[in-house]
Amino acid sequence: MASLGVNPSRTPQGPGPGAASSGFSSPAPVPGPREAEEEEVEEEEELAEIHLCVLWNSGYMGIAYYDTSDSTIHFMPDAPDHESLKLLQRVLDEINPQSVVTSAKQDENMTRFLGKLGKNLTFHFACLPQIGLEISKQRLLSGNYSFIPDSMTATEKILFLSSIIPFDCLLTVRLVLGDKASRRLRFTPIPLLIPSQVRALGGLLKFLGRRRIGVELEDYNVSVPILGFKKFMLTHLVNIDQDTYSVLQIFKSESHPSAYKVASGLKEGLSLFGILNRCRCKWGEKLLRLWFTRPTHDLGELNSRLDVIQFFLLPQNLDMAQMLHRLLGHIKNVPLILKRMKLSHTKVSDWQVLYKTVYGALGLRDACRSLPQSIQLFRDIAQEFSDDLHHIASLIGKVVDFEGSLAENRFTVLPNIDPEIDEKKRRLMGLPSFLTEVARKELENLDSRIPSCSVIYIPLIGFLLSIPRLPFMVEASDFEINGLDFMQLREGLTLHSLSHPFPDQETLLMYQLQCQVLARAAVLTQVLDLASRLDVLLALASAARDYGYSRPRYSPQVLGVRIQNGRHPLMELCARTFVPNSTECGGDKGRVKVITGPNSSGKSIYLKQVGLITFMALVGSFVPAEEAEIGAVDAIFTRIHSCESISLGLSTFMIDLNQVAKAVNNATAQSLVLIDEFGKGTNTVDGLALLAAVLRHWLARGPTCPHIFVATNFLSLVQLQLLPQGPLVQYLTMETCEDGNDLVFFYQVSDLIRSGKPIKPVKDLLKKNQMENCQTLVDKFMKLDLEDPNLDLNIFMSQEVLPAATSIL
Ligand SMILES: Nc1ncnc2c1ncn2[C@@H]1O[C@H](COP(=O)(O)OP(=O)(O)OP(=O)(O)O)[C@@H](O)[C@H]1O
Repeated sequence: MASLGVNPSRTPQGPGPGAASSGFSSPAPVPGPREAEEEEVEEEEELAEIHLCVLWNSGYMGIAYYDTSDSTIHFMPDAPDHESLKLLQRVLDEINPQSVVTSAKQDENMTRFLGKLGKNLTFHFACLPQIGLEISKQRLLSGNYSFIPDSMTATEKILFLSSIIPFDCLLTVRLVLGDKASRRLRFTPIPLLIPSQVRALGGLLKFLGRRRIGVELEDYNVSVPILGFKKFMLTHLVNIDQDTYSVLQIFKSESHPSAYKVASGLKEGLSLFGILNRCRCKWGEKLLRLWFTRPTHDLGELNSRLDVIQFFLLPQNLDMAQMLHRLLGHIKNVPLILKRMKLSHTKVSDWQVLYKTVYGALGLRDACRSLPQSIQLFRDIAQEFSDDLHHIASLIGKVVDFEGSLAENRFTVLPNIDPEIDEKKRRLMGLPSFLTEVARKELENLDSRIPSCSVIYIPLIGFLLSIPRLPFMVEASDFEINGLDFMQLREGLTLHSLSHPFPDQETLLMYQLQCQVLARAAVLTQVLDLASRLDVLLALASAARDYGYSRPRYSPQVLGVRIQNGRHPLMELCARTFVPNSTECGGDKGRVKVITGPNSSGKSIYLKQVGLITFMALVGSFVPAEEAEIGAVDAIFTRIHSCESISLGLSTFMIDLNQVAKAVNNATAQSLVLIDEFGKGTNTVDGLALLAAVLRHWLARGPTCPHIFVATNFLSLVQLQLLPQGPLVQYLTMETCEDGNDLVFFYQVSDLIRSGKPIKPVKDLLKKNQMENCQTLVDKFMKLDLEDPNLDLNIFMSQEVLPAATSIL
C-alpha cells in the first residue's frame, strides 16, 4: 500500500487514513515467527472443542467424535459394552466433550446414563431417519474432505474412504454344503455391517454440518474442515478409574500460579505425567496424555514402544536422540494451518511455519533412514514421510517471499514467478513520484476550499483520494465530488475511489499454492502422528535415563507382578534417601498381602509404588525398579484417601464404601486392588468387621481372587486371625526399631516378623549390597582384555561401570 500527500501551494498532508504505506509511514508491527507460533498455540488451546455422537444398539456401542483442535474425526468400531455403559463413561472421561449427539429413540440404559451426566454437557437428539444406516453411509461418502484430492474420481473416492472407514467387514464364514453331485464344501464369507459405527459417523457429520462447527461466520458453501479420520480401539484397555488416577498422582492439575495464565487454565503439579512429560511439541504432550488415559495390555504395542526407548538409552545413540529432539522442535501446529488453508484464512506466518515443519520432517526422515529399520517407528518414518514433503517444501521455497510477506503483512511472491506480478511491483516501486503527480493533478481540479489531498494505493482496493473534512461538509450530499465515488469518512478525512484495483495475482497464486498443499495433506497428518510418537518415546527415554529406570518384561502367562527393588517415582525425587522395596504376588506368593506397621512407616508409599510401576509398564514406559515382570493385569482398583470428599458431596466413609464396592463388583483374578486404611472412617469394631468381610469375600473365590494389597493399622486383623489361613494370604510389616525413645523407620517391607527372624538395620543391608556390587565391578575389570581389538572402552564404561557405580554410591 502506498500513499502520498501533496500540497503544492497549500499545507502538506501526512499519509492517508489507515494507510500502512510503504516508504511513508512505518509498516504495522509484524510478529516475528516465534511470536506468531505462540499466538497459534494459545488460540488452539482456547478453541479446542469436542463433539461426540454415540449410538448403542443390541449391546454394541458405536462412537465418533470431532476434535476442533486437529479437525479430525475419531471413531471407534462397534464394541460390546456392558449395560452400565462403562466403555462410554471411559471415553467421556477421556475426551471431555462439549456436546453429545445420540438417537432420539434410545434404550432405557442410555437414557438413565445420560441423565446422570454433568450439566455442562449439551445433548442433541437425532431422529432415526437422520441417522439411518444407508443415509449415514451416503453422507460419509459424499462428504467434502480436504485430504482427498479433487482429481480423485467418485469411485476412487469410495474405495479410498472404504479403506479408512470399514463400512462392511467380513466377520464370519458360513459353511455351505455343495450340491449333491460335487459333494464339496464351500465357505462363504458373510459381509457383516457395522451399523452403530457408521450411523454414529453419519450422525456426527449431520450435526457438524447443521451447527457449522468452526465455520459459523463463513460463507455457506464453506464446509466444516475435516482433515482426517482416525480409528481408535479400546479393546486391550486396562481398566483404571478416575479415583486411581488422582490418588496415585498420575495426573494432578493445579490452577496456574501466574495471574496472566489463569484464563489458559490448569498446569500440571507434581505428578507422574509431570515428570515424564519432556515432550518437545504440543502434539507429543497430547499423545502422552492419551497413552496415560489408555494403558493397554496389547503386548505388541507395548514392546514396540519399549524397543524405541531402549534404543535411545544406549549411550552411543544419545547424540542421535538429541538431534531428533531438536528437529521435533520444528514440527508445529499443522492441523491449524491446514484448517486455515481450507477456509482460505492462511496467515503470512503460516507459510513460514509450514516450511519449517516440512523441513523438520524431512530431517527426521533422513535421520530415521540411518537407524535400524528393524524398529517399527524408524521404518514407518523412513517410509511414510514421502517425497510429497519435498514437493511441498520446494513449492513454498520457490514461490513465497517470506521477508516481503512479513514486511508487508500479506502474501507476496518471489521475483520471476509471474512476469505480470514483477511488472506490477516495478510500477509500485515508482509509485511515490507517480502518486505525487496524480495528487497534484487532482488538487487542481478540486474545489478551491479544499486545502490539500493525498493519493493512496491499496492493492486490493485500488487508488483512493483522501481530503480533509471541511466545516461545510455536513450532509451526505456535501461529500459528493464530481467524477469520484465517496467511500468513507475516517478520522476527519474523506476517502474517494479514483480507480479500480489491479487484479491481485498474488492472492490467486496463494490460493493455488494452498490447493497444492491441501492435496498433500495426508502426508502432513502422517508427519504429525509419527513425530508425536517419536516425541513421546524420546521423552520417556530421557526420563528413564535421568531417573535410572529399567525395561519391564511382560509375561501374560504369569499371574500378578514381580518387582525387584522398586521405587516410588515421585517420592524418590523428594526423599533424601529412598529405600527400594520388592514385590511379588500371584503364584505361590499368595494373592492377598496384608501390610501392617506404625503410622508414617511407609505403607501408603509402598502400595502406591506397586500401582505406579504396574501402570508405567502398561503405558509402555521404563519403570523405577531394578527388574519388573508384569503378568496379565486387566485393571487397577484403589481405595486410598484423597481430598476429594468436599467436591463429591459424600462423607469420607461413603466414598470408602463406594470405592470398595466398585472393586468388589468388578475386580477379576487379573486385577490389582490397592486398599489403604479401609474402615477407618467408622468405629473400630465396625471398620475391622467391614475390612475382614471384604477380604474374606475375595478369599472365598480361591484362585480367582484378585491381587490385593491392604495396608492397615488394625493389628487385630492379624492377632485375632480374622482371615482364613492358607497360601493365599501373606502378612507383611514395615520394619521399624526403637532407639532409646525414638522409633526408627527402615521403610522396608518384610515378612520377618511373621517368620520370627531378627530384623537387620537397613544400613547393614545396604553395606552388604555395596560390597557385593563392588566385588562384581572389580571382577569385570579383571576380566577386561585391553588388547582385544573389538573392545570399546566407551561402551564398557557407560554400560558396565557407570550403572554399577550408581548402585554402589
Ligand atoms: N521407601 C521409602 N524410603 C524413604 N522414605 C519413605 C519411604 N516410604 C515412606 N517414606 C517416608 O515416610 C513418609 C510416610 O510414608 P507413608 O505415608 O507411606 O506412611 P504410612 O505408613 O502409610 O502412614 P499412615 O499409617 O499414617 O498413613 C513419607 O512421606 C516419606 O517421607
